[in-house]
Amino acid sequence: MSDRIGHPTPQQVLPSVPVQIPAPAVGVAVRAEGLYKAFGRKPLDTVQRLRAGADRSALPAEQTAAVIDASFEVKRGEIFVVMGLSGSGKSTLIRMLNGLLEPTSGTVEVAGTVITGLPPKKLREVRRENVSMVFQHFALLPHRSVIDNVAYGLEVQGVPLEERRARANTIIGIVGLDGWQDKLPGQLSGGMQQRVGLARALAADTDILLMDEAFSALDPLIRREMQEQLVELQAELGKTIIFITHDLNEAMFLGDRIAVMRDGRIVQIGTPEEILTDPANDYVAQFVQDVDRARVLTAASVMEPARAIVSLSAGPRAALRTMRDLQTSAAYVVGNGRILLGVVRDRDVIRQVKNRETDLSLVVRHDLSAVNADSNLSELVEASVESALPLAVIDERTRLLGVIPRVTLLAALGNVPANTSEIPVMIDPPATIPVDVVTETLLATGGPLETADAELEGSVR
Ligand SMILES: Nc1ncnc2c1ncn2[C@@H]1O[C@H](COP(=O)(O)OP(=O)(O)OP(=O)(O)O)[C@@H](O)[C@H]1O
Repeated sequence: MSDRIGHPTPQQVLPSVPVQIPAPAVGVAVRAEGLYKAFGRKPLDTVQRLRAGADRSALPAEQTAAVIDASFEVKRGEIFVVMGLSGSGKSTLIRMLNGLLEPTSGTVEVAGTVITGLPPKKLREVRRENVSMVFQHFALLPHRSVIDNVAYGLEVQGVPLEERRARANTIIGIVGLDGWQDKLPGQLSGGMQQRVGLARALAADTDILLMDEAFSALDPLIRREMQEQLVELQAELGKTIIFITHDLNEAMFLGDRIAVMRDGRIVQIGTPEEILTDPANDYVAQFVQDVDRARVLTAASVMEPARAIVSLSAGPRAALRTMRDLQTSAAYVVGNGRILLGVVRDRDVIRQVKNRETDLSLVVRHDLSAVNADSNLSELVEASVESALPLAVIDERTRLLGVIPRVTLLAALGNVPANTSEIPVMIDPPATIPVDVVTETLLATGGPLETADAELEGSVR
């Protein structure tokens, strides 16, 4: 989303996209170390064969390797998505993370406690205190009202009626189900039932939520709504979420980081942008080919260094020289600390130079489109179409970080390089005044013809 700059105050340059402040990463919520899970005959032998380099497909028919050598850490407060096709080992992995399955080899640590090999009672305790599950098919109790479903976990824990109802009510409000407390699950749509599932998990007040294909049974529109709500909830509540999905777009939208699984192995762990822009192998590259890039890539990931920048204090002559050297009709104007103030046009500046004016601020225009570094590409299309200049990318302090020419945006959306060897691509608006006219004007109005760079030194760079 973009903002028209009406006045040169920092607030008004700020785009309406909220600046997301990442939750501070404090510690590790879940750690998996060398996890293997083999089913069928001689599981230990299976692990040994795999360790010795055997391929999963080369194992005897009665030996199945569901998870092979999985190691990763999930940080507190992050959404960690495990993504892979059916049979890649996601469910087996998540079951080892919450202690429902004992690994054949390797260890799982939850909130600082190694749960592998823990006696069942102790394991239940760690789980109750730290981990809640949200399932694909909601798993609600059909004859209990919404509020009693949400409060069920608290009831099992022996929390008194008043208190558990109060807590359940608060959570029901958070997931947007106010007014539905007394309905039965069967009276609710699928999306609402999954909100109840989510509310039940949240009511348990554990730090870690495990969500196994939690939105896969929902209609596409509801599913997207739930994804958006989950991201909001996470930002609000700071939960650690481990989310399993076979849907890459869902993984890309939700995940702070994604583990991509194939045939039991984790083949890449990275942020959505890393996976999209730097796939670890051909498999991942093929996989991400059809991803909705507009929803994943951010302005910061595709922007280019701004070339046509002038410092307000450098004045009109420097601005004109910069535009002449770059053969552009406009330049961004920045103040101290690279704060974006607006844009100047060559016609206005050459008039100033002819009149020997020295205050560039008199011709700074504020009608440029500035976008937040965190904005998704989908939010930039409209602004880019409307803007004659490349979009300016700014941070939360309105510092100019870079620019996105329209061609760059289109190339990023289409996953093709922005530069071709044969066709030179013009990224700045072409000059409207011939170079020799500018040069003559600069000469006629006196002063040395040094490059603009020298004047910019220190104030911009
Ligand atoms: N209890 C079991 N006994 C034997 N093999 C199993 C068992 N559970 C899973 N497997 C096998 O392990 C492999 C991984 O299965 P898993 O269910 O973990 O994959 P998944 O990625 O979750 O797939 P899906 O999305 O279809 O659930 C598969 O080949 C599966 O057949």
